[in-house]
Amino acid sequence: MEGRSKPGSWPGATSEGAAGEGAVIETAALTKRFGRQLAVDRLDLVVPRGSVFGFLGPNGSGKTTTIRMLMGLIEPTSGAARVLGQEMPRAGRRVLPRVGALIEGPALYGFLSGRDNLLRFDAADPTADPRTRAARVGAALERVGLTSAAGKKARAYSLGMKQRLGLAAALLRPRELLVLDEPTNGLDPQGMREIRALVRGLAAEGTTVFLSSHLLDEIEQVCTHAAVMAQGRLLTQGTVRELATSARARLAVTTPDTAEAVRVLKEHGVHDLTVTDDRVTGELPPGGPAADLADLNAALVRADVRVRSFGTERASLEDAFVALTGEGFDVAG
Ligand SMILES: Nc1ncnc2c1ncn2[C@@H]1O[C@H](COP(=O)(O)OP(=O)(O)OP(=O)(O)O)[C@@H](O)[C@H]1O
Repeated sequence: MEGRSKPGSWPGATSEGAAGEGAVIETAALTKRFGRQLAVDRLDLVVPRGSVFGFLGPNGSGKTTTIRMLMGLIEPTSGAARVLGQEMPRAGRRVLPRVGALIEGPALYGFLSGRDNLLRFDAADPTADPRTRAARVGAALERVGLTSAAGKKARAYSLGMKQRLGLAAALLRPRELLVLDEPTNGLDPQGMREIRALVRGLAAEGTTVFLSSHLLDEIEQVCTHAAVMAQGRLLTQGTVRELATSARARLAVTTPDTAEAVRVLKEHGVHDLTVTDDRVTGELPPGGPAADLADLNAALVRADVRVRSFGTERASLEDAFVALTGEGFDVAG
């Protein structure tokens, strides 16, 4: 699960040379320094083909800098990156037409309609056949659900509509890989749902999607795989299921007698106890969980703690993150 390897070597490298056959993105000790600031620190990332890969980390953890290196927008200070099997930024001209990217919001002309924006994007692509342009743009608008708003000026679009128009621009030609930097940032819940549904649809068609986010639940909802960044460093990567189960399940007790419950649970080795309203949660001691739970419940009842509910919660990605970093996740960023 852990993506570390010898600095400068490909994480999945074999004696035959090429790393991770099924990987669409691979980096080896990828590093970016801005003056004294180490923005990305020896990153070894492997993004499997066909995955929806969540690149997770709080603001400032190096996600955008990594994406900009992957897309050949900035040069790494050291280390290497391969996208679709080719070295970046060297192979950019060959690789980038196969990659759709939405980085830091789409560049739209507000005075043009959604449709005219897409016509312009399409016209800027020298390989796009002008005879089929209108059909391509129509299909892209349909795809992101903007057909009925296609004639409206882009400046009148909501943020979610602008993001969808940006995605439509990225989807004017078939792509093997989509790279989306915080695609739901600033969107309302409805806008978020729309983007997530689109991402799922694209993944179902076989497009690999690499998306950055600082929202744990977003990653849990749409991603198959994830990597967790903090302060420029990769903490872990793997399937979302692996990451979530790597964190131990927590005990949760609902009771009006929270103080007494905390005392009893502490005595029985439950640690990291937190109380929110009438809910006490804590980390179970290592050992046979089934027997422990029955004993714990009996101990609470003996101490006259009135228990409304008692059980374990599935560990979330957030628990995994807290366990990895020893700190909470700053979702407000
Ligand atoms: N052009 C730059 N010059 C100097 N420092 C930079 C530059 N770009 C990024 N940094 C610094 O590098 C670190 C990582 O930034 P980066 O934008 O990659 O993080 P991020 O995880 O994408 O966060 P955010 O979600 O806020 O964009 C930050 O400390 C940032 O201040």
